[in-house]
Amino acid sequence: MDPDESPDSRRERAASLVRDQAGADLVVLPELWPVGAFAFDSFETEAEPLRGPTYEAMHAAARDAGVWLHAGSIVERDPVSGTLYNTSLVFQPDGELATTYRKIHRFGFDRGEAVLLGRGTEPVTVPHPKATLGLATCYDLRFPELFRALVDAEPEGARVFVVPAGWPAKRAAHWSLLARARAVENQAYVLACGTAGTHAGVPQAGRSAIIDPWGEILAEAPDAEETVLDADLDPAQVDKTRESFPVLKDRVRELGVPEA
Ligand SMILES: O=C(O)CCC(=O)C(=O)O
Repeated sequence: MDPDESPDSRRERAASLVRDQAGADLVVLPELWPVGAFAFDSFETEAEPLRGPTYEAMHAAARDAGVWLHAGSIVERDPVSGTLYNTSLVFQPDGELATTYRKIHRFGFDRGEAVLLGRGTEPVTVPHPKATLGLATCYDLRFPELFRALVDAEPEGARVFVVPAGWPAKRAAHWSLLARARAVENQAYVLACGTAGTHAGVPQAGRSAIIDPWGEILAEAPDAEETVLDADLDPAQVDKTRESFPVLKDRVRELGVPEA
């Protein structure tokens, strides 16, 4: 993120990067890239309706590239209540909006997102034809119960977690560790898509990573440079991992209840 770049120019650049990925099954962008995850002072002025300028740019880019696109997130203004949300947009290859996800865990304790944004309530999965996706955003990565809910979702649980983020460099080690932990404990792929550069004076971790259900890193970006990462995922690997090492079956859902 170049702090001097306008949201319109970012949208144009991101759309062009997406168009370059024609042929991919899924393209993922990071959290709040049009405004900057830590640009709290701009949230109010840069808030968009769901079908605002980022939607328009990403809908066209997904359609032109013919890809499923997780377009990262925007500051969305709810048209009825006026409440702002950190909302992810996922597009189908024909450019139609497949789904949205409002970030459930807002970051900042009693500042930033926590006071400026409303809280999402619904875990969201996406029926991508190759594997069901489970959506989470940045700080959500610290809450394993959300990922379990996504694994348990009906009609099919998540097999690939998509986690756009604007994670600060200060806690880069947590980002890498937690992304791998979510992959290992849920035996699912994790696509951890972070930002490099600086958001409103906050240096970003970079280190986007594609992690397999065994916790192996298939591809990882460096700390500080904008990078396009790609990897081949094998959805059958999720079943193979879950069958050969069936820890998910050993979950005890009702703690404190004796064995029947
Ligand atoms: O949990 C963290 O350390 C970073 C989270 C964050 O920056 C966010 O959710 O925007």
